[in-house]
Amino acid sequence: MASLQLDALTFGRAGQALAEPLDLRAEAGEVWAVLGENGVGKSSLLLTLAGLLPAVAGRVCVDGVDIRRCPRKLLARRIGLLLQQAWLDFPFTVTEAVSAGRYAHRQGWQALGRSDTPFIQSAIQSCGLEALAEVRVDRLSGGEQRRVALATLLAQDPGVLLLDEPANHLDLRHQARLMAQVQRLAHESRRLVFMSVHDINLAARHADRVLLLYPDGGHDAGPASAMLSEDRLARVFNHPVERVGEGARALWVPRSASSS
Ligand SMILES: Nc1ncnc2c1ncn2[C@@H]1O[C@H](COP(=O)(O)OP(=O)(O)OP(=O)(O)O)[C@@H](O)[C@H]1O
Repeated sequence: MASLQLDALTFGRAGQALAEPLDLRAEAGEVWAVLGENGVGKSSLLLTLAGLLPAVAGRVCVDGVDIRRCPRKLLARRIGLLLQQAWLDFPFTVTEAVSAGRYAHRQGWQALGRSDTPFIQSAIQSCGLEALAEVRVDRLSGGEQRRVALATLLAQDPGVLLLDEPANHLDLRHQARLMAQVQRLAHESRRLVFMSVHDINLAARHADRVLLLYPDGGHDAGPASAMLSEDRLARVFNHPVERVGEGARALWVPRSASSS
């Protein structure tokens, strides 16, 4: 079962901590949302969890194994990252680009086999890319490229999916589709989804648990219902935030600057 464990993890850039040490355990079946203002370190945290940025201190374990001790190929089967910006400027077709996700499951550059096809087709279908399957990725729009990057991650089929602003560039229909996919991955396929989002409403509707990164380096983590409060969110965004409406129809909105 997929799991992520952060033991006194200090993440940062060039050896400089961006936040206080984090202790956290996230399990298969959960959707996590990370909320924080621009520059607080959400992308840096996700890169550190993926083993692409060295931790300043502490450690990250995936499925109980320290990621520094996990061979890259094995790590790619356990953990996958959707980067915030993924410019696809090479002359591959959508199907070829999505197929690249399967190399995590091959030795070296061993050719893909028949067993890879269902993963590739299902990923293309989940992201609504059937009509674009033979189109070159460098001729796609920003949102279409984003869906190709997501499909590549789905074809990779890791236990832990790290998604950096997954809804960026997506129109309303594809956002709704993506979030339904996120729910299915966690709740039906028992994956762990850990995503950074700017939209509090996406976190409120789709996350089971929330990590709040405060501008002063502090943090809070726990069930979404407990983490999403006006006080906490005002501290996160350094701006007053209000919950409007009740139950499933409630919406989080920023208070206008003049009333703050
Ligand atoms: N490649 C880099 N080299 C050095 N510092 C960087 C680099 N990328 C980001 N930073 C710095 O690290 C800090 C955290 O950036 P990061 O991108 O992790 O924040 P974020 O919370 O994801 O921001 P945003 O919401 O704007 O995407 C910022 O101060 C940023 O300037």
